[in-house]
Amino acid sequence: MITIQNISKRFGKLQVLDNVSLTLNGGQCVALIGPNGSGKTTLIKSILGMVMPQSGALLFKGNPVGQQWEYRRDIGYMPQIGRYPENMTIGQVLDMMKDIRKVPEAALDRDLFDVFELDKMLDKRMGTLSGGTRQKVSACLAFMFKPEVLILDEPTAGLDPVSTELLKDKILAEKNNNRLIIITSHVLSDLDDLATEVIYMQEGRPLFHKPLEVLKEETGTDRLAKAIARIMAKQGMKKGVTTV
Ligand SMILES: Nc1ncnc2c1ncn2[C@@H]1O[C@H](COP(=O)(O)OP(=O)(O)OP(=O)(O)O)[C@@H](O)[C@H]1O
Repeated sequence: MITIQNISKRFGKLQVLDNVSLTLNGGQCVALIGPNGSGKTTLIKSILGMVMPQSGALLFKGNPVGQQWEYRRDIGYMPQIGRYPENMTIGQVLDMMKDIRKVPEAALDRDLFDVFELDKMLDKRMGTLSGGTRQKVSACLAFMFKPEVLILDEPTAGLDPVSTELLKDKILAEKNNNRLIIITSHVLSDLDDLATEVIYMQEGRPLFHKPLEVLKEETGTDRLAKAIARIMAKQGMKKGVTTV
């Protein structure tokens, strides 16, 4: 569904994405992981057209996107930190988005709106919301228009454990609906139940892109965190670095 071909991005002298090529398909839940500053958010923003790479191409359903932005209607994005007009209420933000997208009420996905009980908070102003409630609004908006692709940047950050499980259930349901889901998270245990594929970014490149099952088999463990720790330890040994 999404093909990234040789994308490179520099900010000044800093090479943030270095000739990245990836293919991502419907029905996959892709865990995009890696250390701070390895280029995960920049990669996501390149897919969304929010960052313009210096070179490379992005194909959506086989078509190069070029300067055409229509494809973005098919992507739901949950940013790391959702920014909204602080004086607007939750209800006004949701209505504004519905107006812009012009999707009839009956065609909307209300699952997260219902399970997060946002109807009880419609009059609350965005500027007064807790971090977790802001995340719930962002999650609700990302799924509301039934996009074919969902890009979720640290979706569980700030969510309480019950809300985290509710969101994970929704992510799994949409994966089973043949959507493509891309998730970044530093909470690797959250990804264990969700991911079908793992992309590990390091210094602007995918160090590997593999099905989670293959990764677990190769490393002889059933937890993503342990698998990553084993790979990093091996890498450290190759470079002569001591790991603790
Ligand atoms: N607009 C920008 N201008 C200059 N540098 C930037 C910009 N956006 C990102 N960077 C730099 O690019 C590098 C990669 O950042 P990015 O946010 O993609 O990393 P990340 O892997 O998502 O990190 P994290 O895990 O901390 O969210 C960082 O060194 C960051 O400071």
